[in-house]
Amino acid sequence: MLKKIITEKRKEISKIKTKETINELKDRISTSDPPKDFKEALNGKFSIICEYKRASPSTGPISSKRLEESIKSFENGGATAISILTEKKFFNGDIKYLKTAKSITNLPILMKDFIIDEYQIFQARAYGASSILLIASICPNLETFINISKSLNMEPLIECENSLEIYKALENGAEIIGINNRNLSNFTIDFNKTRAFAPLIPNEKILVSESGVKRSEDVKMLREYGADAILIGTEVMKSKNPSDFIKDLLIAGTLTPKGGSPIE
Ligand SMILES: O=C(O)c1ccccc1NCC(=O)[C@H](O)[C@H](O)COP(=O)(O)O
Repeated sequence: MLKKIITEKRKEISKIKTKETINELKDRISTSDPPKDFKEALNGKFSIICEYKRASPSTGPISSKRLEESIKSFENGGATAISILTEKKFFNGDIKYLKTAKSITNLPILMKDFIIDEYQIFQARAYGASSILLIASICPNLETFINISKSLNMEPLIECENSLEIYKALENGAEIIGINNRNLSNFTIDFNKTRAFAPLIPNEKILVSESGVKRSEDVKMLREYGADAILIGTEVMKSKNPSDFIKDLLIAGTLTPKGGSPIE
């Protein structure tokens, strides 16, 4: 699936680059406000990142809720940050959602996409993102991409699949590490991925456990494994009362002492 997504992404980027050049993006960035500090928002407490996710390869259509409605409910529930899936073909997202989100919320906004070209980092910032997701396994040059993101005042979230990727991310200055509980080939969810890799992430860094959270018990478990934050999309989008749902998850995460024992 990831291969298919990347093939489409390449085609999409080569088209977009001709419509809006990188220099045009840079011009827009030069006159824009600095983004919200994503790391600072997540630091020192248990946090929930809520994702605006309309569809996905693993679930199909998820929700047709409007962005504005979802963001308001995420805020009311106590979300620390908003993630927005901007990928079009497989997730029914849109880069323009970033702009709309920025105009209606003060929370940091994470651009969730499949970043394979430096152009996309500038695009994220120009459209209002405060952070980007870099998936280590598909990123052509992690060091450069992390540096560009930081130079634009966006602390990136680096998604790692194995210990080598975690070491590489840390070596290249990553402050926020994501462990995706979803296997991106067969879509199975396994929280043991968070449990296995949490000890490799030093205490002063932020560990975001991504995907598969359905209930408070899941949050409790991930917190016990060492998560500083969780990233939730499908269930919060499907929920009839997202604010109350988020509040319950937040209570579970906040009342559970952080476990895991990072290697010194
Ligand atoms: O969600 C998918 O089906 C998916 C398929 C292929 C690549 C990535 C995919 N998801 C990206 C994500 O990381 C999730 O959207 C995010 O962690 C939220 O997960 P969930 O709460 O399980 O919707």
